[in-house]
Amino acid sequence: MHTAWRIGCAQLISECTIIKSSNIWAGRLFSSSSLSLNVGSKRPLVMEDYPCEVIRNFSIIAHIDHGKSTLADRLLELTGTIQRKVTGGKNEQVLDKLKVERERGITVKAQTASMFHESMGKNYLLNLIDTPGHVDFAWEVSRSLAACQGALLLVDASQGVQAQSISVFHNAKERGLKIIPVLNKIDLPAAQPERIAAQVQSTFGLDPSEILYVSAKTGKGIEEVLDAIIKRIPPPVAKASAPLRAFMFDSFYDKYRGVISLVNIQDGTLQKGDKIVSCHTRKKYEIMEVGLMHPEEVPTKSLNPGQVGYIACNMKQSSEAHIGDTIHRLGEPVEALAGFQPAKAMVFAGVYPIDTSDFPKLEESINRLTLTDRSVTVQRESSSALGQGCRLGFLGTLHMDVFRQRLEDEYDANVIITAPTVPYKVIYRDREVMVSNPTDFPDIGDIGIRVKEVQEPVVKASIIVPEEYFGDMMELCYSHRAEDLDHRYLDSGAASSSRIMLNAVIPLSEIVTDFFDQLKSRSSGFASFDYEDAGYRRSDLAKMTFLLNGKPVDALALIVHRSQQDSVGREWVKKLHKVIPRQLFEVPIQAAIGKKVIARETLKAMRADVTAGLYGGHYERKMKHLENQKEGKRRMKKLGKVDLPQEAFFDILSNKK
Ligand SMILES: Nc1nc2c(ncn2[C@@H]2O[C@H](COP(=O)(O)OP(=O)(O)OP(=O)(O)O)[C@@H](O)[C@H]2O)c(=O)[nH]1
Repeated sequence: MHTAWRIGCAQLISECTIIKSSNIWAGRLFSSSSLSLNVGSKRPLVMEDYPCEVIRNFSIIAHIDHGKSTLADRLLELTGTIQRKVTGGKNEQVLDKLKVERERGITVKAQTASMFHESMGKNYLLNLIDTPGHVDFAWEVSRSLAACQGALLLVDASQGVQAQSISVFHNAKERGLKIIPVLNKIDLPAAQPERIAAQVQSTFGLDPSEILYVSAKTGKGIEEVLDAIIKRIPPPVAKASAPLRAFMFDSFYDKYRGVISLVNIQDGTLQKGDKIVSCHTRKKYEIMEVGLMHPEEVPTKSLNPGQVGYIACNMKQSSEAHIGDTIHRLGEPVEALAGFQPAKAMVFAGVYPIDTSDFPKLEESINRLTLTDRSVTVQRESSSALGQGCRLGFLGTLHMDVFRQRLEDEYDANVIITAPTVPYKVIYRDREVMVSNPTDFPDIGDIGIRVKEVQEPVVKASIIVPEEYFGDMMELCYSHRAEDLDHRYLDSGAASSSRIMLNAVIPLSEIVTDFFDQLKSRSSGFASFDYEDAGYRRSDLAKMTFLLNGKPVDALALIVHRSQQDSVGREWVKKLHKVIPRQLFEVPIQAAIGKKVIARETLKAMRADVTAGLYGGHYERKMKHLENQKEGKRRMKKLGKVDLPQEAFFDILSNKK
């Protein structure tokens, strides 16, 4: 993540004035190290001044776009942690940092920031853990919540409760967090605070008198949010005298110092020079630096019980930092804190360079990027059509798109990404194999003989939609092989435009393609959607291969449900027919399941010399055309006798329509 952001943020921070929010912080911040122990007031930051009772560890949870990052920025401003930065009349966000995050307006990586706030004569240390808002990143939300005692549940007062508001609420509730409901965007003319408050009450069973009404955009009501954090969220419970126990909930890679981990001190204290051990790997490290994220790193002398901050130790590989790991002092072993499930790749795709000789550069870029996003899995693979490449595993399709965009933005890599697949479980008579590459999927003739059965991952999907779109949503679900459908009304006894929550079990492979786009277009953008893992189900699946002139092209193989094989086969051969250039001979394009051809198109032959009979003797024009033809040849792949430009794959695979 953070490399790109860090640079941006460091610049931003070095430009902004840190103003006094308690009697400790004042003066101009030139670099994080100048802040280390003494800022403005000439009084060092003493972490012992912040015992558990003045610490609040909290998170903001919400559906995508309901305003988490904007609210986080207002909190940072109000506490004097940052100054409002306005560019071209627009507020600049501080906690959203990656270029792709800014372009798409979504948060991909969680960020942590500590703030100081004076209330009723006491100085409080408020640790905000920002969470990403998209369903693919639910994993990041879970790990952030594990370091908190409370959460602000932010709901857009014009849109109301959405699918993810519900899933993040349950996630926080299960962890026993104190939840503060906050209705945001009350400045919007379309806001319906009373109606949405009733919805919050009926959906979450929260007391309406606890709801706060704010506008993160204008700053209205933000003071009340700070008060509620202090008054309603319990302080952490941690013992200074107990042996050190630190919970690692995030990590990032710094070019100079190696891995930096974010920790929550559950017991004991941590300071420079301490020797620590990871419960998970048993590896030993020495602490080089500890400090707070303010929101840039600010070194401190120690991190004390209940506090949240960063540690830099001599950890060189980001693979050594296990999220959910517990750290203890060397020679003082402790029981590991209950960690949580590691990220699970659910969508896989092959990534290849457009120009095959660029593979080493591509691989290096991928490796560098995975240092900052460890939820991506990487394995080398090769394809006879596309050459050397990598098979990457992502948390979801948005995650895949974000990764591709980062690869292109930050590393200038032009890539071909194969059609996404999900991990299938192939149960042979004597073993079980997970298959995430269609080429490894058993042939149809083996299923029922060597292979007992094939299972596919399914998810429990929730869709929230205004009543008038209910029929369309049911249809959408059925056309994507949904089962176990049920629904309920969200607004109790509401008059016009009630909203319905629809639940169904849907194969994951059905939602990694165009489900989300269709959901949005069929509901005019009103439906919201979330899903959670629901295990595996037996399924009637087959490998579809595509043949050009009778030769299979491995990079195009797909796994399809048998009920959809004819339509999928027809659609793909049509697409291929459109993008494959004509050859000197006729080329049959076929889709097959096993040996059975299920769809076919024929690409007509073209004439040998593209210039023959043309140009009426214009010699220069003729030469130029022949040159172009030669240049084209250079980038051609020979598949059997067929010449196929790498770009054709790009066209087929990137334009799925
Ligand atoms: N009118 C109005 N707009 C707001 C308010 N709060 C946020 N917005 C706008 O809503 C959009 C989404 O806000 P973000 O803060 O990026 O939302 P988010 O929840 O962080 O979104 P993710 O990062 O994707 O999780 C932005 O265009 C904000 O300017 C508000 O109180 N009033």
